[in-house]
Amino acid sequence: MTPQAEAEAEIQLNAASARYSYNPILRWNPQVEDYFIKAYGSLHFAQISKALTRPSCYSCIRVNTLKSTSDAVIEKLQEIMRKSGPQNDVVGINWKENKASNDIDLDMVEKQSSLQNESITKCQIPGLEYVVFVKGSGPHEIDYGYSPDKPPKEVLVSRKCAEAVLRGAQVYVPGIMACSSHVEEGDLVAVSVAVEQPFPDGGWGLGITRGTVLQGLPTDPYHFERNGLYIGQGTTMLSRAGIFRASQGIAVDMNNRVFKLPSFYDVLEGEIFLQNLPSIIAAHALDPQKGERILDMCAAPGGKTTAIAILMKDEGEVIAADRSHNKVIDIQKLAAELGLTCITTYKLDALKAVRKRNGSSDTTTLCCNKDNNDVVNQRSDSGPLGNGVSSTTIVGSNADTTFKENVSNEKANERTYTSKADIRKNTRRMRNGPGRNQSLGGRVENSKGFLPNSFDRVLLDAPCSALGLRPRLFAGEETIESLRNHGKYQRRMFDQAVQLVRPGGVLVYSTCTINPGENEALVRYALDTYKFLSLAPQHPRIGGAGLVGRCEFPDGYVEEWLKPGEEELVQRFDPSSQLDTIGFFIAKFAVGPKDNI
Ligand SMILES: C[S@@+](CC[C@H](N)C(=O)[O-])C[C@H]1O[C@@H](n2cnc3c(N)ncnc32)[C@H](O)[C@@H]1O
Repeated sequence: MTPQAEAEAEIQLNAASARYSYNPILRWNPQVEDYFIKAYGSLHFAQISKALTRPSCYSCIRVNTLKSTSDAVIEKLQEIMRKSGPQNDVVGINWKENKASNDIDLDMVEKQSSLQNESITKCQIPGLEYVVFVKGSGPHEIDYGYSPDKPPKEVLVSRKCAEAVLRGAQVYVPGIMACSSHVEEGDLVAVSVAVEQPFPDGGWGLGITRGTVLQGLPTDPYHFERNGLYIGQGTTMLSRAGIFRASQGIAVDMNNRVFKLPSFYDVLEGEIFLQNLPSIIAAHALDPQKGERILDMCAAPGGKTTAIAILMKDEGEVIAADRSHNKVIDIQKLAAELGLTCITTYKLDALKAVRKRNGSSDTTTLCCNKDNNDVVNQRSDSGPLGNGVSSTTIVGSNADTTFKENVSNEKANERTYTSKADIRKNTRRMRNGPGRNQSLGGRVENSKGFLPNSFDRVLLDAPCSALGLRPRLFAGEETIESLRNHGKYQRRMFDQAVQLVRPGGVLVYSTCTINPGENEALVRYALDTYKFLSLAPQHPRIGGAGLVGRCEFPDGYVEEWLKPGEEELVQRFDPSSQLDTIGFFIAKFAVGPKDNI
């Protein structure tokens, strides 16, 4: 080869190694990006953006202490690992490769570990000994077998599919968007992802038809955009024709991944639950006690509900509500799997969580299928309220919205009135089983809300923009307006939550977003609106400080965050910090006497 040919070959190889790599750049709406840069500074925000494109490099397992211990779980997982061998995917990890030189630094977690240098370690944070970490690794460099005259066979997957694959999933048929021609079952393919691109009209889009043939040439759709967006290599389980004919099933068995993370599918069911560390800490911060009455307002799928119930040793009452029927069923399944009996589930809109005081009982309706209107029973949950708080206690609140909320509750209650004939008909259905048009789903009770001051503690793990979840390959869908709308929705939910906690009780608010407008700004609203609330210290506190100050937007809107002295009372989990968690926020409020407001 001539020196010139050699130089050209080297250039090609360098270009190929940049192309066949994992080095994504997270795209944001420009105004949102400006806002976050104001909040964090450009360097810190760049670090956060980078961290969001990667999964956490360890899995966090919460042990069901009612059934097992951390030591027993560690022993069992190590046994599974020994039996499965280094290449086996029983817990979805190539264990021997954990010590790859480019492992993400887990110093913080490692230092707190009693089993230094092991893949499976017990958390040593006081009070969190029931948490076990399992280490993963990445990003790994993968040789996709590129040669200048023969590019590798390829599969292009959707962003959602790629994000799941980065968390340890396989590539399923519906996730595939395009594929090389002549792909046969058993072929080795390079897997890359199609991420939304800016459209000329200012929006974002994909503009690719499912089934497109990839040639491995610059003329392919998204050829250049996919530089640095290769997530691993796998073996096809179907031919190209099969992939686009089938409607379900695994299409590519991912056997060489950029991130190797353990998956615990079907492993130690009922004994363990895979949960992000900040979520475990949110349940812990609530500090639930045996025998208490606790409300989890937005509970599905039940991760924090079950953590709370276990901390209460399954003694007391945990009410888990969610507005989605099917998600309530998920909570029921999880509670049953973990063997928890103190959890009662309801379908309830958190915006209507406070029941108007027109009686001494919480009225609920029992519902048997997905359709909210299919009420089959109605019952009254009478009985004492937690801590002897009378149902006639006057609610003190200075928020206008509270009054409006109660009025709209009344209307909602009228709308859900069920006639005796309906009840008789539905009771018959219950006895005789579902008719042809009814699904065989679990039973979900509709709640019309709860009486003011009727809970010792309330968790509001609010629906949010989820901009802390990882891995994330695109963030352009959120605009300043949509972020503000999340904030408004959360404040309305908070207005309900605050009424339900008894004086002397506790209210924990959490989100999985990095957006200060849904975090610090909510705390500011809460403290300024409800003078009987104060920020309470949290245990354990391993997250960072909250943001102090304010943000002035170009449209004149001013968002107020924390005041000096408040920042150390909240926990802000930064995805770019050494803890390597999702982005998360926790504020804990002590509820003082409400009557002098
Ligand atoms: C962040 S997730 C909760 C996660 C849950 N706490 C856990 O740890 O498993 C937010 C939940 O709020 C629910 N949700 C959204 N709007 C709601 C509303 N108006 N009322 C009740 N639940 C709502 C969603 O269905 C979703 O399940």
